[in-house]
Formats: sequence, C-alpha cells, structure tokens
Amino acid sequence: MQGFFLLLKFLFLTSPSHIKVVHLRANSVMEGDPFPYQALQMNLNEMIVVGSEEWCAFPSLSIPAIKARVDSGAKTSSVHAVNIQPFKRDGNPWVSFDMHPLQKNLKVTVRCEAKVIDRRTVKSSSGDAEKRYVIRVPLKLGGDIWEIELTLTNRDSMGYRMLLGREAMEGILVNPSSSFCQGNLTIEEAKRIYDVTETKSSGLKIGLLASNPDLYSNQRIIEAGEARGHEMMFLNIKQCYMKMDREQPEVHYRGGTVLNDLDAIIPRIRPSMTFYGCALTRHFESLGVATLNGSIAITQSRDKLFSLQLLQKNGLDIPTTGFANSPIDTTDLIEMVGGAPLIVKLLEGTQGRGVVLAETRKAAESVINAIKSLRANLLVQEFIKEADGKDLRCFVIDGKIVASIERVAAPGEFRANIHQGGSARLVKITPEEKKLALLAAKTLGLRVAGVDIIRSRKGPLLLEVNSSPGLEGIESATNIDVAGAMIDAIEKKLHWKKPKGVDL
Ligand SMILES: Nc1ncnc2c1ncn2[C@@H]1O[C@H](COP(=O)(O)OP(=O)(O)OP(=O)(O)O)[C@@H](O)[C@H]1O
Ligand SMILES: [Mg+2]
Ligand SMILES: [Mg+2]
Repeated sequence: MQGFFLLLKFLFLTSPSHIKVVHLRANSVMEGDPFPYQALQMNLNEMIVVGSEEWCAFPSLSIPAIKARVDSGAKTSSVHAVNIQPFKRDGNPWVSFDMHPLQKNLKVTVRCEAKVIDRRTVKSSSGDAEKRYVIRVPLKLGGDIWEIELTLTNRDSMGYRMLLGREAMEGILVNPSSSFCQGNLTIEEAKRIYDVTETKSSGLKIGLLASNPDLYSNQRIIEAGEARGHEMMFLNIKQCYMKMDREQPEVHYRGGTVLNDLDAIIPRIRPSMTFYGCALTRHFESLGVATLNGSIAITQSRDKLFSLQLLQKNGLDIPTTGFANSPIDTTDLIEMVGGAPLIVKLLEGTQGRGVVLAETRKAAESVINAIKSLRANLLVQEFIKEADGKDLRCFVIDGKIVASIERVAAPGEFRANIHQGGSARLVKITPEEKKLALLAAKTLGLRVAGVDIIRSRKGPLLLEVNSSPGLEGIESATNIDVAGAMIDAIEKKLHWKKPKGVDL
C-alpha cells in the first residue's frame, strides 16, 4: 500500500496544477474537499496496476509469455537475447536473436527479428558498460498493449529474462508489495504455451568463436552456415569460460549456460585474444568438439618467428630473415639480410602495423635499437624491392586453394595490406605459388589459412600464414563464396551429408 500512496503523491507532484507536497490518506478522499479527488480517482482508474513481477508478451516477436521484473529504479527496459545477428532489410538495420523466454530453460528458444532503432552504451547493475542494440516493439501486459524500447543483452546471469524500466511505464501504477497483478502463470502453463516439443534440427550445431558479431567475415560465416541448414551460434570469446575436471570438463557461456551440444566450432581469434582464444579452442577439443582450425595450429601460426622457422625447416622459401637478442649484434644482423634497405617487423604486428621499411643502414640501426630499447621483439628481413608493393593472398581450405588475390599497395606505400590502403584484384597464380601456399598451410597444420606470398627475383617467397584470414577483401574481389567453403570443410570433417529430401 505504501507504494500506492507514493504514486498518488507522485501524481500530484508531477501534475502542473499541484505543486505543493500533499500527503494523502485513502480516508481523506471525501466529497467537498478542495482537491479534485474525483478527477484523480478517474485518472487512477485508467492506470494499469502492476506488481514487482508480471507476465508480459511481445506479439511481434512471437513471445506469448515472459516474466518481467518491474523496476522503476531502472531507466531502460531490457530483454534476454543471445546469438544476436545484425542484418539489413530494405536498407534498414535489423537484428535477429535467440530468446529463451523462460528462466533457467534453454530448451525453449524463439528466434526473433526486429528493426534496430539505436545502439546505446548501457551500464548494467554490475557496473559494466555494454554497447547494446535497441529495438521498439509492442508490449502486451494484461489487456493493454503499447510500444516500448528494449535493449538486447544476455540476461542469463540475472534473475529475470526481462526488466521493465520506468521509461516504459507511462500509465502504470506500481504496487511493489504485490506480484502478478495482471495474471499469473505456473511454469508448467508457460511451458505448455510454448509447447515444448524438442525439435532437433537436421543440421549441425556450429559455434563461431570470435569477438565481434558485426564483422563482415563473422556475418558471412553465420549466413553461410544457416544457408546450409545448420544452427549457427555466435560465441563471444570473452563470455566463454572453462571448467577443468577429470569427470566432467565443460565450457560455460556467461550466465552459466553449458555449451555441451556443439558439433563444431570455428575459431576466429583476433591477435589480442590469442592466449585465451587458443585455451578455449583447446578445451573444446578436449570435449570432442570438432574445430575448423586446431588450437596447436593457431598457436604456432600466431608466433611469426616460430612459424618462419617451421616453414624454412620444411623446405619453404622465405625472405632471408634475422632475429637477435642484443643490440650489440645489430650491425651483423643488418649485414646478414643483405644490408639496407631492409624490413623490420614487430613480432606481434598485424594488418601491416609494425612493419617498417628502413631505407638506409643508419635508419635501420636506429629503428632496430629503438624498438629493442622498448623490449619489443622484432624480425629483420631482406626487402623484396622488385615486388613493387604487391603481394599475393591465397585462401587455402582443406588442402585446396579456393581463391587468390593480388594486393597492391597504395601509391607511396610498400605494404600491400588492405588496412594500409591497398586494393585487391583477382589473380591467377602459378603452379609454383600454388604449391608453396598449400605446403605452407599443411606445414602449419591449418585447415583454413590465408597464405601471403611475395613475388621476388628468386621466385615466390612465403611471407606469413594467417589462421583467421579476413573474408571481405577476397570475397568482394573474386565473388567466390569463401565462407560457404569453410562450412563445407566442417561438413566434410564431420562426414555430414545433407538429409535427403531437404531443400536448403
Ligand atoms: N620482406 C618484405 N619485402 C617487401 N615487402 C614486404 C616484406 N614483408 C612484408 N612486406 C609488405 O608488407 C605487408 C605486411 O607484412 P606482413 O604480412 O609480414 O605483416 P602483417 O602485419 O602481419 O600483416 P597481416 O595483416 O597480413 O598479418 C605485406 O603484405 C607486404 O606487402
Ligand atoms: Mg600477420
Ligand atoms: Mg600479411
């Protein structure tokens, strides 16, 4: 009742004609009073009274029942959403996502779609800031229906799948001491509404282990998997964690969901996440989940020095490369790779950052010694001048070259990386280059690899092998469905065949 009185007071305070604080008692409502109690009473009668928790519905999302925590302390409303996939419809941004509308129940999954009206940084009750998609959908509560804004987030670790915040509460009276003022459902009834009949899809369940669902490459992989009838799940590396236990090792997803029914994972680990991402991939392997690229192969390909050693040991041609510990050896290190001009590469560089051309011996010495004084590791490499700012990127999947492009550096630039302004074009590679690319992927044990080759006077030389090569440059330059070929490789690994009679 206390809340009810508070709201009465609130109503008076926020109404422009009543600016003084009024303490109301139910028995003070009497005829002839100076206050327009009758009008107020009519207003109140029009309001929807809700308790601290209520069953709601989202007709446009095909969610007939979801239990919400009513919290006027929260500004925005949020709803549980996982596996969020942005896409475009009629040129507008949309998202599709999985909702498990029933608490602690992962069997009931509804795939929802809604137009995105905003992306907003929201601070959760734990203090973490998260960038969330915002949608606007009709909410049904009791007999009423009105549009509200919802942010999408993983609420697995929260007590409720939905939070109804004050922005969505226009016309609502909260009585915090009661619950389900608009009708209650038992869990059994809620389950019956969703008609829990487990329907196992005939496709594979594939997890994409990555960091950013908005990346072109990640979107394409999900799209290609779904187009082949598989259940694709975007798994944010940072939100997965591992249980090491002899009897029951597990991978959990934030909130406690146990990821125990995946057939395969596609690791797409960004360089800054190598350590954690590889540990996670290893854990999936120990659970018997198939991985497109294995953890050992990813780990060794990420170590530029180690992978070059492995490649040259297996007879592959690489530019002459030097590596030293002490600045005392810098002079000979430069000599060793044929003197200036030469290339200096940071061991942990990517996208062409950390690759420097030192044109003179003096410049080479200063760059090498400066980097060493920062305790960073570097490689010194002969400069392949005749490459003229061009290199080749060969996309290898399952022992075959599925696409190749030539990347051409921007004017005045020697690095051909797209991120450094380079452009890509279709190229026909020679049998020698083809052999080099396939052998490189095989040597590093990568089922999927982006092999970089530079054309030199001595013939093709191997620059490096990437375990999570980007798809945008290569797919747009060649029009080849590289993402589809990656899914084919998983199907092949798992001996999965499209069920007869299924038209995908
Ligand atoms: N020895 C070299 N001689 C001439 N050009 C080179 C040499 N090494 C690298 N480059 C140029 O610099 C670019 C970046 O080098 P590299 O691929 O080794 O670095 P990266 O930062 O790891 O890039 P990536 O994004 O491909 O992982 C190459 O694509 C190539 O165009
Ligand atoms: Mg690289
Ligand atoms: Mg490269």
